[in-house]
Amino acid sequence: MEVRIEDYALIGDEQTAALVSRTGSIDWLCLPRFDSGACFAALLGDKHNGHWRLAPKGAGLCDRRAYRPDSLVLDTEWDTPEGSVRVTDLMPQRDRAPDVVRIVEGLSGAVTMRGALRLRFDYGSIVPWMRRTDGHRVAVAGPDAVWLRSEPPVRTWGEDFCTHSEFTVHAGQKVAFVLTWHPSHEPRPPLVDPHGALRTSLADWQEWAARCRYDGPHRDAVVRSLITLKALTYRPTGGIVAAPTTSLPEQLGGVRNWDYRYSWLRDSTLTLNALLGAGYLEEAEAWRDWLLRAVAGDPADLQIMYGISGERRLREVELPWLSGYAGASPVRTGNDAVTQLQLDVYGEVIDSLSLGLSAGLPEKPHMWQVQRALMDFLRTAWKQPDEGLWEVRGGRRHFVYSKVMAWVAADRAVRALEENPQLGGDLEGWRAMREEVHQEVCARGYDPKRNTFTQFYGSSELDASLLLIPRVGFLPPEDPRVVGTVDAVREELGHDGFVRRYSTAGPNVDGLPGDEGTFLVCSFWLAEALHLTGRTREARELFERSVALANDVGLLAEEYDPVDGRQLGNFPQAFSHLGLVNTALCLYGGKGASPAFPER
Ligand SMILES: OC[C@H]1O[C@H](O[C@H]2O[C@H](CO)[C@@H](O)[C@H](O)[C@H]2O)[C@H](O)[C@@H](O)[C@@H]1O
Repeated sequence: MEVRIEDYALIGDEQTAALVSRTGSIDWLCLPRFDSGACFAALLGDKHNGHWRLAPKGAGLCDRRAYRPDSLVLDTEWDTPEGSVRVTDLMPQRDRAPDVVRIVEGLSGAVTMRGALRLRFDYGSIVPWMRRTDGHRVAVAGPDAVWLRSEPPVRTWGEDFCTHSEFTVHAGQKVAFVLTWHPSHEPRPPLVDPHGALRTSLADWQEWAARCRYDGPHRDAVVRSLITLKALTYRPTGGIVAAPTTSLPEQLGGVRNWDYRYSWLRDSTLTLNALLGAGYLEEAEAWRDWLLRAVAGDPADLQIMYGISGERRLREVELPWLSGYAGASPVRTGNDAVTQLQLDVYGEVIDSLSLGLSAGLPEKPHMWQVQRALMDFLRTAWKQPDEGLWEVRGGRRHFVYSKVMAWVAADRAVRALEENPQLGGDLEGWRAMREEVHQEVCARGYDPKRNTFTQFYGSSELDASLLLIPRVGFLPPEDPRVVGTVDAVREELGHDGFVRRYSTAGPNVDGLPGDEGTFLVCSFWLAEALHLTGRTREARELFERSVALANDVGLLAEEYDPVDGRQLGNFPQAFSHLGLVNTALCLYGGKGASPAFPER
């Protein structure tokens, strides 16, 4: 049975995450961190690459599923001729070791359940040794050990390199499973009480969600997005992954399959803006501290992305034993975009540091030093062509959005220095740079015949990132060039109202074969741009249509294919969810919520 990307739901413990399908199967789980090898990789291959299914005997897709309100605790339910049953999935906050808790609960009648656990370490490639100790099943291979136990104990047997179980639950009866990972050279960590873990997890998530300051329309979707962004945060360091998956394809059967289990400065700064806008200062501060540690050193060495603890080497490799999601290969880990020059990142980082301060984050000793160093580098670097925010692999260009963001960097640095001259810096030099960038973009990045900014200097193509020009304050929304650009992007990159990030039909700017879907964050950007340019009714319509693309549990992948009506790309993706939050804040505000971007 083909499982669509939107058939998955997310559970996690803010150090790693798992995807659970509507068939009751966990098909993706990396242990112990987001970027570790997966022990369940059926998502990118088949069941022999590892999965853990718990479902009524002979059942297919569930009849319903939902998160418990304002939490990351998932309930999946089936109605069978014998009765109804629920499986509750969660990953409790980690004490020493990561656990997956699955509680089976009889709702009516007496339902026969089947369990199948295939552990395959190192991305579905290693079949571990299984043994039985103290009534628990233990799997060991190389550095990894995994324990499975149940309360009450259920009979399990091994067959076909799989741990099977079969048991019956009556109405009101519960059977809880706990799967625990630890380094194989260490003793087993203390046992987790599954029912206590459920209570604590629910209370923690609900307490966190209650702190959301947004109370406008679509609050549920906004809170679900914020919970998802929080779940993508690696709690020990504050690093934020762009998504918990690798290689979910941007085109079914295509090669645009990338590893997103790293912390991009762009995605993370925009996530920080969303968290700040909704009132989550603590998380924003944790990420800012991560940033200051990660970028320490020579600004010329600034990377556009890092590992979740600030690691710098993320070499891209292919995993040929995995056939890919629905056959989309290669499956990759690591990401060669790490070595790219993407000039927009400097503007995003400097902007988010200044936004953090105005939102009330305490100042840190090295913050201004970092910004000065970044500005010193950008003073000359902004003139170079780069790979741009879409991380093209077809060679460097003078991307207009990159230059606009270089202007943002200079603008925020100038403003900071004007307000606090004691900080020290080259005020006149930065002012001159800001002016020079502005003039150059308006002269070389704007096509007066078509009244639109363009993808790169001299290009006749467009780019959805141009929709951000009014948002970042490069030009006021009422400027005819801005209105012309918004209209042109809507016209040329629109598909059924949703927006592609750029055209793949013209010159091969991204250097990749094939096509892709509409890019969800770009549809949110268009909604914002329509609102800023005075078309609020259309903006709200588009926002509502975009929110409606979320799956039954409120999750969004990176892209949407309007032809097949399917989600595409890594899932769930921070970019899409932060787009939803920032656009809701922009369109509806909400009592107490601060704007995602301050007034310029
Ligand atoms: O499409 C080609 C590129 O796709 C990925 O980049 C995209 O995801 C990033 C993380 O969310 C985002 O920051 C970027 O703007 C997107 O284009 C991939 O990571 C790249 O390696 C690939 O070249």
